[in-house]
Amino acid sequence: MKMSSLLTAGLRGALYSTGTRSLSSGTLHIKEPLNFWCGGRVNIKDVRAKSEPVYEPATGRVLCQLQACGATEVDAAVRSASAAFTVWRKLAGMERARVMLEAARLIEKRREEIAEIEVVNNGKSITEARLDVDSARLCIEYFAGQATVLSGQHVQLAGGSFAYTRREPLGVCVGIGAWNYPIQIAAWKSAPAIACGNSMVFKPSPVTPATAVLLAEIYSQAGAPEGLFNVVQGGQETGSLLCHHPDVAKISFTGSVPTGKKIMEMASRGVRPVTLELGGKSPVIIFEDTDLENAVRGALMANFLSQGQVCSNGTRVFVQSSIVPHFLKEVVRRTKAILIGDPLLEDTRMGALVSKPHLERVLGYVNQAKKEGARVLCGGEPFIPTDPKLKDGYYMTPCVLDGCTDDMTCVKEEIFGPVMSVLSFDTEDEVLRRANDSSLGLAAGVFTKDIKRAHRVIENLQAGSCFINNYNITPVEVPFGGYKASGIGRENGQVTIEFYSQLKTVVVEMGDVDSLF
Ligand SMILES: NC(=O)c1ccc[n+]([C@@H]2O[C@H](COP(=O)([O-])OP(=O)(O)OC[C@H]3O[C@@H](n4cnc5c(N)ncnc54)[C@H](O)[C@@H]3O)[C@@H](O)[C@H]2O)c1
Ligand SMILES: C[N+](C)(C)CCCC=O
Repeated sequence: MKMSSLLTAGLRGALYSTGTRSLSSGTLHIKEPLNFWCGGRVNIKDVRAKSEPVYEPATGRVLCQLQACGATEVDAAVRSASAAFTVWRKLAGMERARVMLEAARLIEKRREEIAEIEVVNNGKSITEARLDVDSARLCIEYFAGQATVLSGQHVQLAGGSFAYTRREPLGVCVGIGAWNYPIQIAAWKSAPAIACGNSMVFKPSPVTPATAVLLAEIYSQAGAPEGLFNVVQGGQETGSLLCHHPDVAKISFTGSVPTGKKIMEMASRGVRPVTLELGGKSPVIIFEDTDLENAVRGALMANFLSQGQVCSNGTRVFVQSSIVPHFLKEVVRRTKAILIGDPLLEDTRMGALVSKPHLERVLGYVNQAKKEGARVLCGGEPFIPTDPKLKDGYYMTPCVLDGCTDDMTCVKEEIFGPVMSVLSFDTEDEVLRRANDSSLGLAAGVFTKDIKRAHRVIENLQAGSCFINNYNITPVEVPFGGYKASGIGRENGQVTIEFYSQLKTVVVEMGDVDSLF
């Protein structure tokens, strides 16, 4: 199926039947297949295939039933990607870039509808979803540029001989995504992969399957060969089939640490490289000399984007003791003012968490924090919006916890919800030691006006993605990724080319073979 049918009746039926371009919560029914290979959407024919409901977090309504791809479908998708690879790898970087830039243009054109579908399936606010679509587009534009400058080296050797290196693609790459940034993750993985001449089979989270297929259709309409970017739906079993497939050259994974470990194990059997973008429990350190207003804004950005479901969130907020009361007053005032509700409304700043079990898990962490002695300064309760159609949605009030100590569960474990733990500290050495006391190391932030201290503290923090006087800013031009158990490899930035390509060295003899035998 080609782009003319992109978002046709099934997927869009309910939303665009009125002729307007805006969806409202509670109206979308997804009927079209969400798998994509050989250049079109694919229905699973196996009636025995397992099916699971997919929900709209804002209303708790079932959006569709998702059938998991089995071995036959995974194999078909990998074969489709292998066929595309043979064509795509031969193109000049400029030719690949042209397709990618056209894909970026199509994303821009359809920004609103992609963002709306993301909101319906994920629960985040439309304002944030638009930014995610922008990030997907920018990433594809950025790596289109990188495709044009991929190059090797020339090395002069003795006697006029020389060697050169070729930067070559790996082959069929597998992308496996988490549910918190579905379209952004699909783009952050596919853009560097295809820029380098690879093809990809992508598996979104079964919780948020709706938008990856739109990206597949967009690449296809932009002129990519059939099979360049394929989508298979399913959960753990489908993911595991992909990781074990003999024709897969690389696995790029975004998700939790426990799953990341399994991915690495599976990849190791075929000696295949992995990119792992995993969880975090990142520190934000606020010194007393900071511009407090700015630090408060930073702490909110570090904790409440996407209902707190962000890998890089700075959920351990260390505040120097002299400014704790003032900081708490401001942070609580602003947290209470966050407008929670229908994620498709423009004014909403916090939508619904991704699923009911996840909401319960996050609320469980708040209860546990209370039992362990933390004080709830605001939030941490289920929230029911006044609009009756939202009454079964997965909402909660954003929470600020005070009186936290380093040994509390809320300070040690990734909660992945809108829960900020505030800890006080006295000295720089002390806060560095405590901030680094984690097996994770995805991100970290420092707020201070002292420029020397800012750089000194950053140098000593064990984290891959650091911020000074801001937080959660991830321009596609700069690498993103973690230290320690938060991951391996990077996404975005020039360095990512190295994670999606391999170097071939060619030694060229200009004289005769000088044989020892
Ligand atoms: N570092 C980053 O860039 C980043 C970004 C977003 C999310 N995350 C992390 O993701 C986690 C939340 O996402 P989640 O709950 O979807 O994670 P998850 O690990 O449960 O699932 C992630 C993906 O892996 C698949 N999967 C699960 N078991 C598998 C297996 N055995 N083999 C192959 N695939 C398998 C899932 O179906 C899903 O597509 C959080 O820990 C968060 O910090 C990290
Ligand atoms: C763009 N953010 C908000 C930094 C999210 C990066 C991806 C992590 O979940």
